[in-house]
Amino acid sequence: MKVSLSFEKGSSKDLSIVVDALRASTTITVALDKFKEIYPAYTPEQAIEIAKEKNLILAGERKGRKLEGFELGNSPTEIKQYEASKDSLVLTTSNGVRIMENMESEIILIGGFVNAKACAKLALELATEEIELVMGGINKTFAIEDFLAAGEILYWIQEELKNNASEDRLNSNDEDYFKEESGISEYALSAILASRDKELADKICIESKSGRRLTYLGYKDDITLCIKRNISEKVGIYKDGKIRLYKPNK
Ligand SMILES: O=C(O)[C@H](CS(=O)(=O)O)OP(=O)(O)O
Ligand SMILES: [Mg+2]
Repeated sequence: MKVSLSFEKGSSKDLSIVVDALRASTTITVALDKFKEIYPAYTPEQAIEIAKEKNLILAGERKGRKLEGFELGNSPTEIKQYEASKDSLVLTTSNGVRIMENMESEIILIGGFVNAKACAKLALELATEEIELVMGGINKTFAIEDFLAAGEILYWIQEELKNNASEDRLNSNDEDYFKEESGISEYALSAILASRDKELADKICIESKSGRRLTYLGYKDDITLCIKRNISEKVGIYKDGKIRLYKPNK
């Protein structure tokens, strides 16, 4: 299994995981506790159109602020307290949802700190040859909180691979092994390393550009929720234009 990490644009045709810790991945994971389906929209105008056409709750932000005239912003804590009058939502966000537009992989999962282990396990279950984690970033530049959340998901992927790999495969030095495009990329390994000191990782997320902006806007509670590890077993899967909770075919 090839396991890679990318920023903003993915290339895997197999399975991708959208990683946007502050806050889109968390918002989507939390919202799927309350809503049956979430329609991603790539611009505010598109979100308004879809909401009207399909009679959905309208949610979205730009620069962290709830959009004018929208029912909800991109706040997982607000969504947790929201009394849903309809069973589906359309969501547009500056980074995490926006990057989904150009992803071509067969399967797209939504992952963050809150569902890292569940997302890792599901990715290994559903992928056939490649798992690519794609970080949302902020304003089209690298966002350290997404790197750390990707590291958390990749840690659980690595653990699962270790448990399944035979001993000799792990210690293999034969030429073919190095030639083969397999295993965890060194970029992905760096994210695992960076994410291992939880206290330091939390501090960095809070003090990140996104973290500082969200604190300024009064969303400190969102950050506290977004950096909780593995509080949900649920994973959103994007298919046929909407995100739903993954349910194994019974
Ligand atoms: O709404 C958010 O938290 C961010 C925008 S910002 O980082 O607060 O400016 O959008 P997301 O798409 O969740 O990264
Ligand atoms: Mg973000």
